[in-house]
Amino acid sequence: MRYLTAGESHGPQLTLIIEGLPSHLPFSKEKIDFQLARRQKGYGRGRRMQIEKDQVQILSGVRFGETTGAPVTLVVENKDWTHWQKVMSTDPLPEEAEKRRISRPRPGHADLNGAIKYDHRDMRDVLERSSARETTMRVAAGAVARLILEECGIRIAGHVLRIGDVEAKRVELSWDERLERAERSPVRCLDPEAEQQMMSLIDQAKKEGDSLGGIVEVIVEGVPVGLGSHVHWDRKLDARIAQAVVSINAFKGVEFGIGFEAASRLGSQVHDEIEWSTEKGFSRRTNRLGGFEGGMTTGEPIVVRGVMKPIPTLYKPLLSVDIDSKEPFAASIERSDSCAVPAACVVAENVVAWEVARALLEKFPADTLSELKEQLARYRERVLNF
Ligand SMILES: Cc1cc2nc3c(=O)[nH]c(=O)nc-3n(C[C@H](O)[C@H](O)[C@H](O)COP(=O)(O)O)c2cc1C
Ligand SMILES: C=C(O[C@@H]1CC(C(=O)O)=C[C@@H](OP(=O)(O)O)[C@H]1O)C(=O)O
Repeated sequence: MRYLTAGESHGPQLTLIIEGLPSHLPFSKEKIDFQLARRQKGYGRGRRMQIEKDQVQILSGVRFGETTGAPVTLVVENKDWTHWQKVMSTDPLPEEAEKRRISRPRPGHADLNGAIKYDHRDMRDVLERSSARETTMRVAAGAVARLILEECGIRIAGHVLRIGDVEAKRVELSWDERLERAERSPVRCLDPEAEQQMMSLIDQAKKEGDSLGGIVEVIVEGVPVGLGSHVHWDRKLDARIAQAVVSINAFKGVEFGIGFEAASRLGSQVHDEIEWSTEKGFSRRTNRLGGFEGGMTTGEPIVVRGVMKPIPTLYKPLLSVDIDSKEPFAASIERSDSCAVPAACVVAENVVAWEVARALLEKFPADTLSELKEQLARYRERVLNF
């Protein structure tokens, strides 16, 4: 399974082509739109999210509510495009574009590196594609992957652990309570006390023209043992998930289970002891390693966290240099979010969903959904009797 996305932030639309989906997968536009709507929410986002109402149009690969096995094309309209048609024109250099040229790169964004690399004097040619608007289509791809996972009894949840210096307390909740509470929280946080503090912190940062980052956690339950492989570096599923998470705009790091804390603990306090019972087969007494050993799933839940740096665009801009005059200037200000950690949490859930579904289809190659489910059921049986 693979996909490509295309589209500029203020262009007419975003496009996604997915190839390699099994046929006869019940295809729900509602479920994809639901994930897109989740990504648009979150305390701390800017005005753009009030303009957009992300919904997919299905252009290929689906007929009468099911995949056919052909590539699936999905598009999402950028409603804001109507305000940007001249600036984003595909015609040769209209006057309007010159007036709106961006020549003062924002520290922390892709502006300067992209402009130098692709030789652009207008940094809009970089920011249009480096914008996290593109994560809309990665969420759409993940939402399609979730349709497969759901059929295979695999479920995913995410929540925000930290915004700035406010850390959520760990709370013991059932799966459904966790989903419900994260969904209800404006910052996708499970701890109500931290939630209030996070929101005040965002208000304060916004008032001061500053921005905030944070930490999100994604949990995947119901994965069979043995997705991914130890035999070659690019087949290790934890490594692929790490790439998927760090590829989300502004994500700077990733950890599994107890993560970086493993460095300061003794081995006896890190590795997960092995148990066996007739009902469960092999399992672990703990899940400190977050569901991975040797690049393969252990069958315990995958627990992965990602860290997001604060948003680079500041209404109180940092110092930059104008690329024309080479004089020092305040960086340019584009309309911006002040905190996008809750939205990024939804992106993280969905990029992880994609990688798990891809690994599932590598282990159980299938042209049809029933071929996939039959192989998985046989494998689960074999694992139980191992
Ligand atoms: C959901 C989401 C929304 C974002 N919104 C903004 C924004 O409004 N303004 C901004 O400057 N950066 C925003 N970012 C971060 C930039 O896209 C990101 O920092 C930039 O592409 C440079 O990439 P890097 O930070 O990974 O190096 C957002 C990121 C995500 C995931
Ligand atoms: C459009 C989205 O996020 C955008 C991501 C983004 C950036 O620089 O990454 C900058 C802002 O763009 P704009 O200036 O158009 O408001 C965000 O709104 C989105 O998430 O759908």
